[in-house]
Amino acid sequence: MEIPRTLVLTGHFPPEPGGVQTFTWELVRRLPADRLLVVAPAWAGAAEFDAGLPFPVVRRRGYLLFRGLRRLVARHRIDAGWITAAAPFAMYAPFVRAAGVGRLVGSTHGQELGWFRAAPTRAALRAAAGSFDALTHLCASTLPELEDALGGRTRLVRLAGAVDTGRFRPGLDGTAIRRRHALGTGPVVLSVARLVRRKGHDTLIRAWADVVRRRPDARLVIVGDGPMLRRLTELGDRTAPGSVTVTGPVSADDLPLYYAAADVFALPCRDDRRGLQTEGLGLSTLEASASGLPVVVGRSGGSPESLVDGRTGVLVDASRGPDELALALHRLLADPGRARALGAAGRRWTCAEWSWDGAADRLAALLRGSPLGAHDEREPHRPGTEPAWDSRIG
Ligand SMILES: Nc1nc2c(ncn2[C@@H]2O[C@H](COP(=O)(O)OP(=O)(O)O[C@H]3O[C@H](CO)[C@@H](O)[C@H](O)[C@@H]3O)[C@@H](O)[C@H]2O)c(=O)[nH]1
Repeated sequence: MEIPRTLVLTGHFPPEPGGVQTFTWELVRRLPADRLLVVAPAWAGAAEFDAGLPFPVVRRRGYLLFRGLRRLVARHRIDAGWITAAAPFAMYAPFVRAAGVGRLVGSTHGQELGWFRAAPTRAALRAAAGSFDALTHLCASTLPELEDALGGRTRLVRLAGAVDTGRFRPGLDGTAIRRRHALGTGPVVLSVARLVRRKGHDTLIRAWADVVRRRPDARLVIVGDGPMLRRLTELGDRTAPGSVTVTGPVSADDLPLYYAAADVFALPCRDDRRGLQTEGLGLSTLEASASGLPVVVGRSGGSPESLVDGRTGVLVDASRGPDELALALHRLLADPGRARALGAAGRRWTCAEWSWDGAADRLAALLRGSPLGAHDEREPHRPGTEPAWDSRIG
């Protein structure tokens, strides 16, 4: 895979967990290491993490705009740039250009929709968009709004995340996780996400009070870190005492085992702050499907494209309260055969449709300025809609 010498400017990079971090990491590690320079924020444990990487990472404290950019670009003979999250880092695009970077690609993750829905940030993003050769987007369903907001200022190309189906797979042993959190032998519902409001964990815990009334042996496990950690822990203790575990952050090694310990995955995301916060796609939903779990997902932004409603899981509207979610969870727990069938279809679907290698090839082509081939930007790939897909999912 050929790429020009590329500067990756990112505000989201491991070991910090999160969706843009996963997206950036899974793509960067597939690009030719000798052509890369990554500029990322400082983070606890970053020095140990970076020491094992085959490409250099420059860590910066706070925001990434810095005086040495021009020098760095010259010293590493950088030809191309990738700004991994347009909100807010698109603002750097004119400076990156001015530092001598010839070709520039930026990626959007759903948050940009919120930026476009408010006048000041909309103007700022529109102004910066012209500095990119291409901006990437995640989903077919959110493309029209993005196109409209950008008004043709740059080319829009689909580049969605994917899932590592070797790391997340059925058949792993979740016993140690069940023991660690004293989950017993009943069904476990799992949620994995940064703990921010739009992920809908509060609605999940409220729904859980209803679920556990009918299934007292069921347990809810919420994995992740974020500003809602304490509130959710308290809400769980108050609403459904003894049946909700909020773990806080877990290690990358343990994460697949949490999926293995579970029977159902739930991410009842919803638009928040009057549409200023919206879901881009949902990588943890893909991880759950790859692990063979049925998924229950809330409708927000591109989230409907992270499952096949009725085939790999159930799409709910979590913005109207917990009832629809509680019913979907209850039905899955009451019918393990159906739950297993949805999970198995999810596994086949993610293996057939969601490949990081394919995404990395697309990114490499964008950085080179080569044609993209099969799926061009005006006809975005719509997972699950190809005629061939039905036979692959079985
Ligand atoms: N190891 C570990 N990983 C975690 C933890 N909590 C979350 N993660 C990981 O963090 C990622 C969460 O990604 P998303 O579910 O996609 O949500 P996001 O952080 O809001 O990401 C944003 O960008 C994504 C990439 O484009 C979008 O898919 C997503 O919708 C959203 O816009 C997943 O890979 C999940 O496994 C944790 O405690 N530990």
